[in-house]
Amino acid sequence: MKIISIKDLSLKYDEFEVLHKISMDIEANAVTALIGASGCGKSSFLRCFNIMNDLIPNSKVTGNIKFKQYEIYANNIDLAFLRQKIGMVFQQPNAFSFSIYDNVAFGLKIQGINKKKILDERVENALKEAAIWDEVKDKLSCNACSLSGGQQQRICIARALATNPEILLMDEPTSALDPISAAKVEETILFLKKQHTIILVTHNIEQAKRVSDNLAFFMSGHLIEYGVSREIFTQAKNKDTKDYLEGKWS
Ligand SMILES: Nc1ncnc2c1ncn2[C@@H]1O[C@H](COP(=O)(O)OP(=O)(O)OP(=O)(O)O)[C@@H](O)[C@H]1O
Repeated sequence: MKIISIKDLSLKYDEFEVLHKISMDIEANAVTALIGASGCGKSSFLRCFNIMNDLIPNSKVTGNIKFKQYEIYANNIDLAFLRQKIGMVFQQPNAFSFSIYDNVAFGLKIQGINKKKILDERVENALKEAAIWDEVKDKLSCNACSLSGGQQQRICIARALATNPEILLMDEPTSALDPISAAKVEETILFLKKQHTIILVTHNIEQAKRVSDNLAFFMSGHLIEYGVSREIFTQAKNKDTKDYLEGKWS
């Protein structure tokens, strides 16, 4: 079942067009991996889903993205609502320098949820969902920045999950992590797709192979090939996709 539909989406930074008329649907409860060489527009594309490109001066989006019944680029979209429904995890674990508990409760408090019982419950659930509860349950008041990079990244995932988003945008979430921490985050991603839809930017072809259901290959801001990952990995239709997957260029 599709949860997002993208139609003729283009993005310009000043006069420079970074994305050219991208059209694709995103399947619910699946991991969609966005791959392609550095600078092809993957992160810019990801940022379109929660209107993060608006933070970049002189950026301009045309075309549209429909998330369920909501037109994301309609004038009356409520940004707070959108970002609660579409959460984001960044490349560098960006834990805040306060307690683990307060990191995870951050978005909930912004939403005005202040009752301790509700916060306790939501924080615990989010930490469990992000597969880090057992490691931190006895030290929730410790500073999140004292955790390892891999643990911090799962705290950031828990923080994104606490507001119960339907979509989780992940921009190279394991590229700053050691292989063991990266493997834990990958396991978490596979678990999370039962309840959430994940759009993942990755440079790691093997990671895309391990975790993604659908694969989108971008080149110079164009969507070159999109489909079921295992089909593209075994039999890409496009020669550039094939070459990229075979590591002929990166
Ligand atoms: N804030 C910005 N202002 C102007 N141009 C930008 C900005 N951010 C990115 N770009 C340009 O847009 C193009 C796409 O960048 P983007 O970061 O989306 O690519 P990417 O595929 O995610 O790259 P990487 O894999 O290296 O992260 C690049 O040419 C980049 O220089």
